[in-house]
Amino acid sequence: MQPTVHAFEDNQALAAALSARIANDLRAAIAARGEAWMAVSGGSTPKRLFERLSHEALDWSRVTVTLVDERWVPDTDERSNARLIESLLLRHNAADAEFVPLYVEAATPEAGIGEVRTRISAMKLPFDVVVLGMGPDGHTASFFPGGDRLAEALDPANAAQVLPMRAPGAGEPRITFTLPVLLKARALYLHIEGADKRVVLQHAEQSGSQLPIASVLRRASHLDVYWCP
Ligand SMILES: O=C(O)[C@H](O)[C@@H](O)[C@H](O)[C@H](O)COP(=O)(O)O
Repeated sequence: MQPTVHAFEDNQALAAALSARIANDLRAAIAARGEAWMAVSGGSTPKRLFERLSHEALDWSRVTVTLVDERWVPDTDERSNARLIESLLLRHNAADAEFVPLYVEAATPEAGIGEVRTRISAMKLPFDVVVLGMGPDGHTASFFPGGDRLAEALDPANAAQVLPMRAPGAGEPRITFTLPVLLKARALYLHIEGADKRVVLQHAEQSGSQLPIASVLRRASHLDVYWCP
């Protein structure tokens, strides 16, 4: 599948366009089904997008937000993606949205995953919107090169919705939605910034690429890439 690439001159223009697009998706989901479900990525790239999105005018009380993946740290930790969402996205108009964290108080993701699965079973999937990010190593969500459960997480036949993941490049242990769940999203976006990430994506587009993001490119039925230098 050839993704549709939307290129912008800077991250302000990108955030404005992607925020407006996501807001439209959420409004359409609410109009069609009375509610909207969205999974977003953490990391450093989406900060401006979250700020922008938090001001979008829509009925946020009908929106549930969760994460594509989470670092296994409490939300008091600076590395917590939940902390990022709470401080930048769930504000202004979006303060009315519900948030479903992927971290629970347990020593490891393996110990906490039962409780996370219970939370997820209450979600009405497929997601209306999924926003992926990508690291310079070609990981997306917590599908890291060398991840201990990478094959399972990418396996189209795997029915698990979330999995723990450990990898040398991941920092702390992670929990991640699996690729089959993310690929079912009604709207699937990849948000990347910087010339280096554009080059990584171009490598992933070559046949035979082993980069985890290449699995998204090969198997997604639709993907919109939002990029700026
Ligand atoms: O928790 C995370 O780390 C993310 O969900 C991850 O998949 C992220 O999207 C990429 O690592 C890009 O991160 P940056 O935006 O910081 O480059």
